[in-house]
Amino acid sequence: MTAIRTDDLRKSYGDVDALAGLSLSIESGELYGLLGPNGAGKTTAMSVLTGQILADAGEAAVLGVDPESDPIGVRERVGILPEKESPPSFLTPREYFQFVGSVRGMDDDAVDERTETWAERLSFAEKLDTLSTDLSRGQQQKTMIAGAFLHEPAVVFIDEPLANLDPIVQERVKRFLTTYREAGNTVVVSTHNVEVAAELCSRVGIVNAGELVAEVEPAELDPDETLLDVFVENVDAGEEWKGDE
Ligand SMILES: Nc1ncnc2c1ncn2[C@@H]1O[C@H](COP(=O)(O)OP(=O)(O)OP(=O)(O)O)[C@@H](O)[C@H]1O
Repeated sequence: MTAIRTDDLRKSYGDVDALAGLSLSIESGELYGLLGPNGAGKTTAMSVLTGQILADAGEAAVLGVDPESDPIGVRERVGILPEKESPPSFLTPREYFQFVGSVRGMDDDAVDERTETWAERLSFAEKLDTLSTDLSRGQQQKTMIAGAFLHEPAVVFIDEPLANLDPIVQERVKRFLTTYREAGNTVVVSTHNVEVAAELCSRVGIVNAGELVAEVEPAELDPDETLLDVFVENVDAGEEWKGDE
């Protein structure tokens, strides 16, 4: 079943074409990587798909729901981990999860149980009752990750999920994501990190200048080819910098 589809999606900011005809098709159960250079349009695509901004043209659907005509319907069905956001500074992680749980219609027992599971999974049980303003950047990131998955949505959009996490927790998040996808859920990961995309994703869409320029199944690459090779071949990095030579 197709979980996410975009067809010729376009979005401009003044004379910048953030999305210049992006067409994607992502099946249920994929851990799909959106890989692209800075400014490629990855965040814009995720924002359109999660009903946070409107496209200028083109079509999109998440689990069959159009994020333009029914943004609330989409947000009810998905989890979101935005790149730059932190949990509210005036809430503890436990209170943030209660807030997320109430918005997502979860019962209190389920919220309590998953709070404990996530605190153990990401090793931050001792911080559950600390105000978010007093958490480290990594502890805030752990809180945001847990918040995105708390209601176990069938589709989750995550932007640079491993940012600020130590290597042990990174491994746990990677293992969780793989298990989550194997259970039939769909995860879209936006990243610049080619190694993470190659290791984690079942399929990677390389986005450049608002368009899909290549799609790769990392497991199917020839032994003498890397995802970085495909990325470099398909992404125009502008004029070559020769100043440090
Ligand atoms: N609100 C905005 N106003 C003006 N320009 C914007 C706005 N949001 C994005 N852009 C521009 O649209 C283009 C795509 O931005 P976007 O954030 O989607 O890229 P990205 O692939 O997520 O980049 P990065 O990897 O650097 O986070 C960029 O050129 C950016 O400057």
